[in-house]
Amino acid sequence: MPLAPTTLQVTGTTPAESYPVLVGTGLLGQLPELLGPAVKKVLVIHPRALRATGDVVRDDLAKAGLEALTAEIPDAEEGKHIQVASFCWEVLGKNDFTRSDAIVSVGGGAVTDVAGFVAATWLRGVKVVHIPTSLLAMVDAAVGGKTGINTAEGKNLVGAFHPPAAVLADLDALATLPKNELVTGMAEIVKTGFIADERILELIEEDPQDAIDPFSERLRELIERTIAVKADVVSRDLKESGDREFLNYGHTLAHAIELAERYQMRHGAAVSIGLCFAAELGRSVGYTSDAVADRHQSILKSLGLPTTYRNDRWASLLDGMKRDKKARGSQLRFVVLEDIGRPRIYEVPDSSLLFAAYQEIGE
Ligand SMILES: NC(=O)c1ccc[n+]([C@@H]2O[C@H](COP(=O)([O-])OP(=O)(O)OC[C@H]3O[C@@H](n4cnc5c(N)ncnc54)[C@H](O)[C@@H]3O)[C@@H](O)[C@H]2O)c1
Ligand SMILES: O=C(O)C(=O)C[C@@H](O)[C@H](O)[C@H](O)COP(=O)(O)O
Ligand SMILES: [Zn+2]
Repeated sequence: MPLAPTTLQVTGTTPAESYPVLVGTGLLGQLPELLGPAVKKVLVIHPRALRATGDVVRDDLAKAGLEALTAEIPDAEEGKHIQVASFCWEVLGKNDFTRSDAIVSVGGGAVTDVAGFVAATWLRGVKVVHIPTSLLAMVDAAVGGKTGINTAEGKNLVGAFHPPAAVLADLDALATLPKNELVTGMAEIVKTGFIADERILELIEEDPQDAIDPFSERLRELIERTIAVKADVVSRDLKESGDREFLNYGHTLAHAIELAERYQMRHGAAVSIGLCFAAELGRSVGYTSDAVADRHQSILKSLGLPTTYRNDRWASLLDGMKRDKKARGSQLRFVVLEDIGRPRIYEVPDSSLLFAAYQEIGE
């Protein structure tokens, strides 16, 4: 029996920046209506691991009278590559996709990012609907309109802001999601708890195992709370000229680690380490209390997330962090916490402070 869906609304400054995020079960049938009557042709982009779901989505669209085809792309970060975008552009071109046609992404955050980027760039922008299938993509990547690919120099260095027309977070997908992917998705939920909603932290602390049970009411509440925070922030600041930077808490080091690991470490695992690093930085410069900083370690550990990192990579990590999008010229800027729910930007005066925080999380 499908559970009644919850609709969380992103309300941007224009209709094109406003869209619903549906959370529930048995939602896929709603896709044709969400695409709208003008759309006649759809490209469903999915990785091999989600071929069966991609085919179901395509067949449902065909039954609804649309011309639908699929494009299978490489899994995980291998999909966030210019050659993959180029392959999708080729499929769109060979099949005469026009501005009234659409793209549907089916997959984790890597797929929603690259499919969103393809939608942002094809004919300078066509409609996209995201069907996130990982926990991380449901609570974060599919919402907010950040799209992108990686380059040899770093994570998400090429992209565009391109809000979706709708997001269908069908919780049924979590049934096949490997445990490690559930755990790494929790890192963005914990991030959101620290920057905006302490109840998220309490819900996890009350029962960490229940929090990562894909069928628990607790996880559904965590998902909805996290999306609600993101929807609120991106409604006010789509292009990251203000509060949206707070959603990047923990990400400056995280992205540098992902690059150093050649994208073999999951984003959520790197974010977990990055959160601990940011907490140590905040503690050392007097913004973050010991209690709040220590809470990062304890909650992330309780979920099975990493909180430390090898101590012999400083030079390459510092180099990677210089390309963080929050940097301005040579000025590195970090999100730190004054308290739970009170993030702020800290302009780092001297990289020795960063090195000290790195030593605190060193293995
Ligand atoms: N645009 C944004 O605002 C935003 C926000 C957060 C993260 N991201 C990006 O999202 C990516 C991380 O997303 P992710 O953690 O979902 O990783 P991912 O997309 O690499 O997916 C992780 C793995 O889970 C598999 N998978 C996904 N759904 C599944 C399912 N239902 N059943 C079985 N397997 C499934 C995938 O095939 C993959 O192997 C990163 O590239 C990150 O930069 C973007
Ligand atoms: O939506 C945002 O804004 C975020 O920063 C959310 C992050 O979780 C996400 O990983 C995002 O893709 C990072 O963006 P980037 O601008 O640092 O590439
Ligand atoms: Zn992230």
